[in-house]
Amino acid sequence: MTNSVVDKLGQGGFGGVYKGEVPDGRPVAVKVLKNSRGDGEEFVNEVVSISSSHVNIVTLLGFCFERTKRALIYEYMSNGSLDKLIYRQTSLHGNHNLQWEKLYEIAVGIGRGLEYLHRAMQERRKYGFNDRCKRDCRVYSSRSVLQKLGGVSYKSDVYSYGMMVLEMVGGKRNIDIGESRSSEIFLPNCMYESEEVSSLHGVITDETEETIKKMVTMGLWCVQTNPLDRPSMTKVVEMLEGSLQFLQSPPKPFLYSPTTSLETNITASTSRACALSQKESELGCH
Ligand SMILES: Nc1ncnc2c1ncn2[C@@H]1O[C@H](COP(=O)(O)OP(=O)(O)OP(=O)(O)O)[C@@H](O)[C@H]1O
Repeated sequence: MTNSVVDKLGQGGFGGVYKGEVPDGRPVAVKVLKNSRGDGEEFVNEVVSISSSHVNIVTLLGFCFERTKRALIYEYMSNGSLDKLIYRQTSLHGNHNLQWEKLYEIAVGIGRGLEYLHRAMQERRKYGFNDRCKRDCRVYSSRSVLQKLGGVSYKSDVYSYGMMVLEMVGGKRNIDIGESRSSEIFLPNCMYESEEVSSLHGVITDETEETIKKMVTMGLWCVQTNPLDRPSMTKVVEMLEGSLQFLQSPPKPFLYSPTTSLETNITASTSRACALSQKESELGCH
């Protein structure tokens, strides 16, 4: 698979991720999948569905499939995980102009990557699979993949993406899994105490304020209770890249309005988003 596997880089929902090296010396990240059961059909489906080429998507270099041992080999991302960057600020004030611009750039990049993946999956579904795949990868017709393509997982992705952007704006996790690993909600209201938020005025430019408002408005659309109210990733990217004046306020339960003050909106909307998130996780919606 690789010459060697050295350090553990992290732990994801599907297994541990280790740093390794391929024969030409390139570092790689090896995701060793746990619970590798079944005949491998689903695994190969997943591999094919994630082997996309896009500037905002980490490149899958290969995979290992040997009975119950399964692993995915990705290009190594030396800057590490986004959470190290976005959760470190202790205050909104800490986000000066440059950081906000960078956060926005990152949000747009991830949005474009996800949009690309969703579009690629939809096109595969619409136009079927190319000849080579029809010949070599019959596993494509698996029902589980088609169910995934049905839309439910798209809207879950949109929810997760929106929550992530709200967390990027807030600089803290909306769900605190650090201590108890429970679904306890971390209410970030304290971050938006009026004193702290008012201190943003004069510190950020109007343009930056508009950027933040776009991220919050878009994020709140994404975490709507009803998945049908959530936008597609194509719409999400449009919302982020378009002008704030064309953004509509999310429907109830959010009373957010892009035209009212930033601090009022952030305070109100993040606590509602958190409450909603808790409700959704209790109901097992995501
Ligand atoms: N390509 C990579 N390069 C460097 N580090 C990586 C890479 N992929 C993952 N990691 C590290 O391993 C950790 C776990 O990644 P992983 O993708 O398994 O978890 P995840 O993002 O929670 O996704 P999931 O639960 O859906 O598998 C990441 O947080 C990151 O620190």
